[in-house]
Amino acid sequence: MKMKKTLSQRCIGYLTCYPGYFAASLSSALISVIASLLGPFYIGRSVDVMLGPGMVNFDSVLVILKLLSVIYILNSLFSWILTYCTNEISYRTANNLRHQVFDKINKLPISFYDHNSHGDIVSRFINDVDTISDGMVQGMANLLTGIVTIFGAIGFMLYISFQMTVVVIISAIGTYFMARFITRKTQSLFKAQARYLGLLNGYAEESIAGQNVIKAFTCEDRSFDKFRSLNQELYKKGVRAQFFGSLTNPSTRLVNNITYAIIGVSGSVLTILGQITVGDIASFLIYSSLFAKPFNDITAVFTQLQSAAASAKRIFYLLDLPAEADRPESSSPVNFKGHIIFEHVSFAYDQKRPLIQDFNLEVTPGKKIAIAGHTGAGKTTLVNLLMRFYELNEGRILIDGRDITSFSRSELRRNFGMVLQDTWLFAGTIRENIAYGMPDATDEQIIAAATASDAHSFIRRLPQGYETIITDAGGNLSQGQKQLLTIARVMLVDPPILILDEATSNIDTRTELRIQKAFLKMMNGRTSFVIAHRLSTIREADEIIVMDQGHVVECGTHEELLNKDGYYSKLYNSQFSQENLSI
Ligand SMILES: Nc1ncnc2c1ncn2[C@@H]1O[C@H](COP(=O)(O)OP(=O)(O)OP(=O)(O)O)[C@@H](O)[C@H]1O
Repeated sequence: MKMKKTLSQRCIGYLTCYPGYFAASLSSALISVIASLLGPFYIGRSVDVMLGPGMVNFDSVLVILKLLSVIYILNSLFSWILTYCTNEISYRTANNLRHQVFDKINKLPISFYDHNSHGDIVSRFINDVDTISDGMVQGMANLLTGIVTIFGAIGFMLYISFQMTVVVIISAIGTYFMARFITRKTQSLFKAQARYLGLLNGYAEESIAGQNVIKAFTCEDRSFDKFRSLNQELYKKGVRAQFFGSLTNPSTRLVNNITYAIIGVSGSVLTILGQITVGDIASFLIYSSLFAKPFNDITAVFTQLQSAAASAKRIFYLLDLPAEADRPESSSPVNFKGHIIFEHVSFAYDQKRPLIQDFNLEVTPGKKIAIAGHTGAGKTTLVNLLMRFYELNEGRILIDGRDITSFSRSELRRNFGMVLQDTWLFAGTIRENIAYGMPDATDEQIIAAATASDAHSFIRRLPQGYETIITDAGGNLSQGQKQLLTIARVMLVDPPILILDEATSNIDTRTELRIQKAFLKMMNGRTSFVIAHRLSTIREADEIIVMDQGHVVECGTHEELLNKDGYYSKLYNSQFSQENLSI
């Protein structure tokens, strides 16, 4: 049975992903530490050969000086190699983690995004990854050199004086427990700090995206108050974490300084008794400081490691989420004709609140289906199910006689073209945005798609034409222009099935007519589902599905349904009778 790895095992696993750099870090750490430990020994010897006026052995001093030069050059050189290698590991680990997290984000089901704030996800793979790579790698390097220094220094100190070594070790144990007490306290505070950072990120992102709504409702003050309260919490948690974290160094230094004083006094006594030399005291003082330094560093590093551990937990949570299971792609391309059957389909986002129940529908290839209904009736949900953004609870959806779950999601989705109200354009040129679904499209194909969607004329008038850079998700284009571009994008891919969610607002009448024309042209000969907000679409549809609370309540052409004088007729009179009035 595969044992679950602990947090530290997983972190170490990332560090050892680069065996060359890892081995180089270990050996350079070892060499630089050994060099730093040899230095004080020879410093002590140099003191012993310079005992007073006229008592200086210059030959020995010269030899020792040469040795010390080599030792400290080696120390500096390998410290630099260590820093270089740990930086490499740090950046590569961050790169690797971001790669994995982004890959996972693309493989998570859409439902994940329903329950997690976007800002928090972003915070995980920007801030948390940085904290891990800095904290873990630098922390581990310090830990490593620290441990070697501690054991090496103990060896040299024991060689000089057993009694004084005992004093240093007792003081170190005291320092360790004191530091541990403080760092334990800070651990939970760092966790809370990371959590609030995520919340703040989420809120800031949400507020920036919704600036026009915030302003329209004059909610700037309320929005600011919420931001201030989250920011204040983050500040409090951060300050408390830093306060406790910052106690570690001064308190350990205090203990160390007391220890130096004891060494000074006891060393002098031992020298008078003839047990050690004056040079030994000099060496011992340096060793005790070398010995104490990693304790000071390690305690500071603990803080770094702990915040790295808190971030690692958040990252691993994301990485451990199960990816959406999928089938492998078929060997030959799948091209649908567009015959779609919903068979006893049931679905609920929340199992306690049933939504679509026993839904049945057959759509023959090339038919235009308008989906109408009050807000919340389940129109978008139907589309979500068709695209397999969510899985059915019961029943099945067949396309050309095959269950949609028998295709890989990409195979299925490649056969659909989707134009949503929420136009998604990315930072790049207009050409790149149109070619999103077919990156190797030729200029002719792109212009043909833009012409067919009636976008060509406005693109041509832009100073940079197809090379115009779209900034800020299309902030430099009108809503209608953005929609025409998304239609061109679908036109280029030329899929057999279409899903169109008509824009309800933000479009002037002329642009709307152009979009309508583009929609109609695109739907020609394709099985199309249109979430209808317009009278013209409703009239053009081969069949209108009227939904209410997840059920199809009526079905038929516009005339048939009006003649029935039922649900549709009421809906129509309240929503569609005034041309272009949106739902
Ligand atoms: N991701 C989701 N998680 C939970 N519930 C959801 C989710 N999306 C929609 N719902 C709920 O499912 C119901 C149907 O929503 P749906 O978006 O399908 O309605 P709609 O007919 O498309 O509405 P509209 O015309 O307003 O877009 C609503 O009650 C809605 O609150």
